[in-house]
Amino acid sequence: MVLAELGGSISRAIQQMSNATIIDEKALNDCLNEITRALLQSDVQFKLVRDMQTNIKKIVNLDDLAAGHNKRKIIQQKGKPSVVMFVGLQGSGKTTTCTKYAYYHQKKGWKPALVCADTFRAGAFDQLKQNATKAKIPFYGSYMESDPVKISVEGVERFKKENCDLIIVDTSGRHKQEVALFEEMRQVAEATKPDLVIFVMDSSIGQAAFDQAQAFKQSVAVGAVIVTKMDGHAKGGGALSAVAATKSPVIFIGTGEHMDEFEVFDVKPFVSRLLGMGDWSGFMDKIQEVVPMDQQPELLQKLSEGNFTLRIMYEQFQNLLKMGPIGQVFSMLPGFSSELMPKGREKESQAKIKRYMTMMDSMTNEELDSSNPKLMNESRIMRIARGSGRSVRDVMEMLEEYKRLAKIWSKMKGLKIPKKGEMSALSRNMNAQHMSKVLPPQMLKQIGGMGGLQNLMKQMGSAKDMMGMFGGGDK
Ligand SMILES: Nc1nc2c(ncn2[C@@H]2O[C@H](COP(=O)(O)OP(=O)(O)OP(=O)(O)O)[C@@H](O)[C@H]2O)c(=O)[nH]1
Repeated sequence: MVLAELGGSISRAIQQMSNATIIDEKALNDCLNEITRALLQSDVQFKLVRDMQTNIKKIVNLDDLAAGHNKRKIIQQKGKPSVVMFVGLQGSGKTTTCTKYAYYHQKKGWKPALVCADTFRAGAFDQLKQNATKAKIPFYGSYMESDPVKISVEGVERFKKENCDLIIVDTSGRHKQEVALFEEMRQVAEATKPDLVIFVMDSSIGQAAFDQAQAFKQSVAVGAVIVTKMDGHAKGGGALSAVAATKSPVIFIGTGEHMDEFEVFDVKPFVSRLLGMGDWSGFMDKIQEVVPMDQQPELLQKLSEGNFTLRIMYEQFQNLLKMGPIGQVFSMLPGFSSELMPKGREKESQAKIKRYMTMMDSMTNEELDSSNPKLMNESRIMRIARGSGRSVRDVMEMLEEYKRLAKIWSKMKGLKIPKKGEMSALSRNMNAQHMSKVLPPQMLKQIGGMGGLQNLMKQMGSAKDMMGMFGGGDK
């Protein structure tokens, strides 16, 4: 089969599936079988074809996708220009995010363009223009025209003609109550027929996220979420609500005002942040490497009882110092990384740990094995300082560090001890279990309780796979 024929066969197979009303296992299999046949006829190695089939099935896990998710989108072929419409509340960071999204894809080889259909906020066009110019991305908008539908249609048409393959439409910001603006958004969607609608939300909106996201979803077919301002203090728990309300994955997060402060969403650090911990799942996998085999069950047992004693801290310091380039290992242990050991200052941190250990050497067994902070009274602190030749301030600092770590590690309480090979499943369950404790009850209820949360986590975990053409995928 010559190349052109092969291309035709593949396109036909995809087209056939795209025409199917429901994309289910059968539709996907039919399509894959068709492609397989064409590839084999073109003398493509059997193993290669088989691997491709397996990989595609792995990526397109139909069962794992949320009910309302548009499966077609993931399977869609690349090549035709895609229109992506951004919606979100005023000030959510929508305009900034549009440019970041365009810039990100431009670097991946796409040819993006920006259309400013925000005629509501004075200055919106100027802002977009400025950002777009900086990133050398073509833009379209008007100071005179007040009809956002007209502008968006003109913009999309123009960029289609100019062969742009990712046309991004920025719409006016709005509040839930503003019926007129919602109507406007619906009209813009109707006129531009976007392939994807992205809901942009500020990470700090918290519990209000569910209602807001739902209101947007009810007006337009939101297919993905981007959470902004993750560089701030907010933990971003509202993202869970937005995912639940829109049944769409979070695809990116905004981490600053600059163009490149934009990251593909990754569930692990997100969950860790939500819980105020280090990378738990990484930690669960790494604990086997960091902690000597014979100490592992005991350590996990103690942590599951919620007793993070000074002795545990001492033993972990000991393990870590034995490990060689400790920076890497350190970053895996919750709470041990950035604060105790800033990047690039490993030597100083190592010295600090040794100092802490010297002070702990002057402690009694009772002190080391207690998890009662009140035990450390003034006379004990003075004795430890004298015994180790350090100042009272040093001892206090070490105890503060212990308290900080104890607080973080106390979240391990109730942890089920993993059997061999259960690490990642455990970390997933543990995440859901612990998350259910830190989330406000109202939010948990909206998400669908513990079961809903577990599903969400699974869904969020596979968000990377689901991004396809509109996410982080290379072109
Ligand atoms: N720190 C931080 N600031 C951000 C981020 N994303 C956007 N911003 C800032 O948030 C503010 C609002 O962003 P805009 O992009 O103007 O918001 P908008 O949603 O388009 O506003 P409207 O057009 O009024 O709807 C700006 O000052 C941005 O620089 C982010 O990820 N981190």
